[in-house]
Amino acid sequence: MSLLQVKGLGKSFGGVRAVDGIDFELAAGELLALIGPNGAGKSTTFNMVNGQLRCDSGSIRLEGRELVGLRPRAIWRMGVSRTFQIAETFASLTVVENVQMALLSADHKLYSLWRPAAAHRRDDALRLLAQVGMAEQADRPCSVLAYGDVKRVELAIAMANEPKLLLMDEPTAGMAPRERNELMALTKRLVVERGLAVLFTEHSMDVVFAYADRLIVLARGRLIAQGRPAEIRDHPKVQEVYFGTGKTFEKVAAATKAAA
Ligand SMILES: Nc1ncnc2c1ncn2[C@@H]1O[C@H](COP(=O)(O)OP(=O)(O)OP(=O)(O)O)[C@@H](O)[C@H]1O
Repeated sequence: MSLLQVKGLGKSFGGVRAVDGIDFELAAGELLALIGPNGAGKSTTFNMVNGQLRCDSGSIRLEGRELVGLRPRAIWRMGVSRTFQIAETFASLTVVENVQMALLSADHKLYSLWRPAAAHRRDDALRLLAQVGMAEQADRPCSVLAYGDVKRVELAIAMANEPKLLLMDEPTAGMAPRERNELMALTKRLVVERGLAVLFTEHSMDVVFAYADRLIVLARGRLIAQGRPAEIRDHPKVQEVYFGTGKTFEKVAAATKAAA
């Protein structure tokens, strides 16, 4: 059975059918890209999976358990974590303290304000930082880090509740090509080594084609195609949707074909 099963998922805003009855599945150890032109319904889908938005119809099951109707925090506790388009950390805290705050939260102790983060599970926080290559910078304040390193810390924070499913909203936005590849290679390693399932949205087609195991493609709220990168690259409906949008899909597809 797949880890995540989405069936008939729908959401309207006024007269706009933002997501129109989509079905997809995601297995443990799989990196699934959610792509589509602007306004296709990617963020709306994401926000429904982590409980920030309530769907109008359909179901979202994690290991067979229904997530629809649960609050974001309950969904997080069931093992669904998230990173954001613009990574944010507590700038005044050190790298390791940021991860310790996440561990406090995972341990239900965030509101024990008399318990300083610096005293909480430092070794575990350092282990999480080691996984993302940030252990050596553990005691630096987050405010002095390069953006690529902030993204790594964000990933360590997202791993603090030992998620089964990680949702990544445009993980490489605002990053230079080299940083992008490093972050995605790191993500791929977590997927392979920990059996993590990742669902990510991404505008950069080179990232999608290089790292996704599978893709789902939305256009105007409908799921128009799903499959392996090679299948999607040549899919006539996908070509049609991207044609003329100013995105680099055709160029990247041609380059990827030439390299194959
Ligand atoms: N809170 C909202 N209120 C009204 N309409 C919304 C709201 N959120 C999204 N929409 C509409 O729903 C549709 C899907 O939007 P969504 O943000 O999910 O697309 P997207 O694929 O994430 O786009 P982008 O790539 O630009 O981020 C769009 O037509 C959008 O204008």
